[in-house]
Amino acid sequence: MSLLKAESLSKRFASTQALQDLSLSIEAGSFYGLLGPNGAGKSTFMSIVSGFLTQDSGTLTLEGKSIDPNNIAQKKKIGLSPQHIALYKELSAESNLKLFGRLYGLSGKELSHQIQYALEVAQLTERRHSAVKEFSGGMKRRLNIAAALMHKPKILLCDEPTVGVDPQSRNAIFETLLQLKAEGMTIVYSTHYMEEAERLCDQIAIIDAGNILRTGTLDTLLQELPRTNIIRARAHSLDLANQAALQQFGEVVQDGSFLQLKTQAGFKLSQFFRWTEEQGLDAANFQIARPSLENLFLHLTGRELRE
Ligand SMILES: Nc1ncnc2c1ncn2[C@@H]1O[C@H](COP(=O)(O)OP(=O)(O)OP(=O)(O)O)[C@@H](O)[C@H]1O
Repeated sequence: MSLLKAESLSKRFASTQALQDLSLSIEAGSFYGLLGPNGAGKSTFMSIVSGFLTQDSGTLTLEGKSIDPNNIAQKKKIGLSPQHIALYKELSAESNLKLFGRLYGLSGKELSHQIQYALEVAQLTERRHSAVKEFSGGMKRRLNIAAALMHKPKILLCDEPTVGVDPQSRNAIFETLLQLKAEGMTIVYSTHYMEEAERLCDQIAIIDAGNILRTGTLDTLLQELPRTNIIRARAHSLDLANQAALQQFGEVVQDGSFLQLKTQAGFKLSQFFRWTEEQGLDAANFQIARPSLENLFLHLTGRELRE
């Protein structure tokens, strides 16, 4: 069942068209990735869903009902962990969570219970009394996510939660989000890191210039790539004759200290490795690039995901 649905959503800021006829449908229980470069419109989309911005045109529904920023019961079903940390630095982790809980009308036992739950999710129970200003970037990020969970939303919007976070904290964030998904929460995750979309998301929407270019699972998206292989080798690992001979397999271009071979139709890896063996070349010198969402973005737009 579609939990959140956008149809032809558009939003303009002065001269910038942030969203242009954006349509997507997010199933309940999915981990939905919004993958796109800076400025693609990811935050604008999340701000509209959470009622901080209003679209110029288009419709947005949650559980089949039009999203209305004045509908409090509906608002409670949506949690936003914004890209910029939205916490009070001088206050402790616990006081921050209390504040967010109260904003959503929680009190008494329910509030205490949710604070405990959110601290556990953020893995910050031990540090509940420390001021946020003493926290590392990763700890702040985890608390920023936990604050969005205080009112037990059905859908969590996570806007680039790993920007400026060390690898260990990044893994802690991934584990937390995967655990929330296992508990049945629907997660919308925006990122410009294709590795994150590939690792976490069961559905991925590729977004660029305010529009969705493609949606699908990782496998279905990658099937769109032309069936060429990219083989790379350090130029100095091949003598000039062999560098020239590479061209029998496809187009060869220099990429820094590497030669990059883009194989032609009918190419067979077995034939290629037979040739390397005949020439006495070490097969370990050749890297075969696996197709990735980065390649797909380049294929669709002619641009790199991170420029
Ligand atoms: N309040 C605003 N006023 C003017 N322009 C804005 C505003 N908010 C966003 N924009 C512009 O709208 C476009 C989409 O921005 P948005 O923040 O939604 O992108 P994003 O995909 O989240 O990227 P980023 O990771 O850089 O935030 C960008 O060109 C941005 O500069």
